Amino acid sequence: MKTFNIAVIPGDGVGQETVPAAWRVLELAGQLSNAFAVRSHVFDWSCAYFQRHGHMMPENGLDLLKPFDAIFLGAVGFPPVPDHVSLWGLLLPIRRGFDQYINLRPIKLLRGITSPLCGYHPGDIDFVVIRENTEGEYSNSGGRLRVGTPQEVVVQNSVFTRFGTERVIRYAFNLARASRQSLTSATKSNGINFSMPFWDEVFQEVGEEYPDVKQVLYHIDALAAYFVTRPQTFDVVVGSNLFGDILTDLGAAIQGSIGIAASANINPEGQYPSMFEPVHGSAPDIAGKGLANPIGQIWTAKLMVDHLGFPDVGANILEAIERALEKGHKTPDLGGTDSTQSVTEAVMTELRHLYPPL
Ligand SMILES: NC(=O)c1ccc[n+]([C@@H]2O[C@H](COP(=O)([O-])OP(=O)(O)OC[C@H]3O[C@@H](n4cnc5c(N)ncnc54)[C@H](O)[C@@H]3O)[C@@H](O)[C@H]2O)c1
Ligand SMILES: O=C(O)C[C@@H](O)C(=O)O
Ligand SMILES: [K+]
Ligand SMILES: [Mn+2]
Repeated sequence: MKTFNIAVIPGDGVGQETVPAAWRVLELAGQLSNAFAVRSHVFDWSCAYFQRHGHMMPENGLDLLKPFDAIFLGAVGFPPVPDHVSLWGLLLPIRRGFDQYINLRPIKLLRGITSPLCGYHPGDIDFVVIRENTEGEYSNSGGRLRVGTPQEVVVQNSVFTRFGTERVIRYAFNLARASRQSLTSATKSNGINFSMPFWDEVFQEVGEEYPDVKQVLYHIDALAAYFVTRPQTFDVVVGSNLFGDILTDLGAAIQGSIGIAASANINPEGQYPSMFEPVHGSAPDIAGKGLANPIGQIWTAKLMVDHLGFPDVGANILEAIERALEKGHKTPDLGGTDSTQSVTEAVMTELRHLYPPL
């Protein structure tokens, strides 16, 4: 039986609660299935670490993470550390340094959950957003001059490379082809007149290799509305870094709560470890109260299990989540009265039922 070495970074706020909770489910899934074991190495990199050391992680942080089979992270960012300092000190250097150019975020209406959109039932909404994860609007290019004066000048560049655009679009096409479904591209080539016409050209060029995949192009503003008015029509959606970021909080909302949304930062070539973290952040408004929904983190663990090569076990984790939800185990963000702990226990109980003793 293989033992996986996982770098665990709970990070800030509710990450401190959701990561240990989901880790219990992950360990149990490995034990019950007899498929794998996990060994954790916990790193305390966070805003609290920043306040002690002046940086979010040590200078050789990526070297320390490189040998691990995967990275399991909670959330990054907490006052009083400015959000751009915490994000660019920890999360974004890992995504970019480990070339995790695919950010895969499933949007699915689970059994036991009522969408805020009327008339949708579990299974009606089921698609995946592929977010470009290393460049675009998040390119760390720009600067500020004459800060704080009336003559202040601020430049923030978006950098789109042909290589980077092609590879994320190709990944999305392959995913759509594997399920014989459509691919929707998020664009804004009317207003954003250099990068987005380029994005569309690449989408069309790569698309010529996939005549079997239905190809749809929407401006991001219209697409945002369609997420609300006809979410059942989407299979795979591909977007730039910022568009994918915004669309996936919207996607989380239509599937019931940001607290259940999962995400995988993938380096498809396996040259570097991939990183698994929920879509949500540190939720300072509810942190430390035992109210955080652990399901986003547990579903994220399922994505990690899939990635490590055990999709059957991953499927059972999701099944256990849905059974627990159907029985009404919900934290306040889903309208329930459960705690982080009791939802986690409920998922573990359902998981045990899926693996009857020999
Ligand atoms: N990938 C990440 O680590 C990540 C993602 C988003 C935001 N952030 C950071 O997190 C901090 C807070 O950002 P924000 O408020 O914009 O976004 P957020 O996702 O932390 O919170 C948005 C809302 O969702 C709720 N929420 C989030 N997670 C929840 C959970 N597990 N259960 C129940 N409710 C949950 C919060 O209570 C809040 O009302 C900032 O520092 C931000 O930079 C980090
Ligand atoms: O990528 C970001 O901007 C951070 C966070 O909002 C996320 O979606 O992971
Ligand atoms: K997160
Ligand atoms: Mn986001």
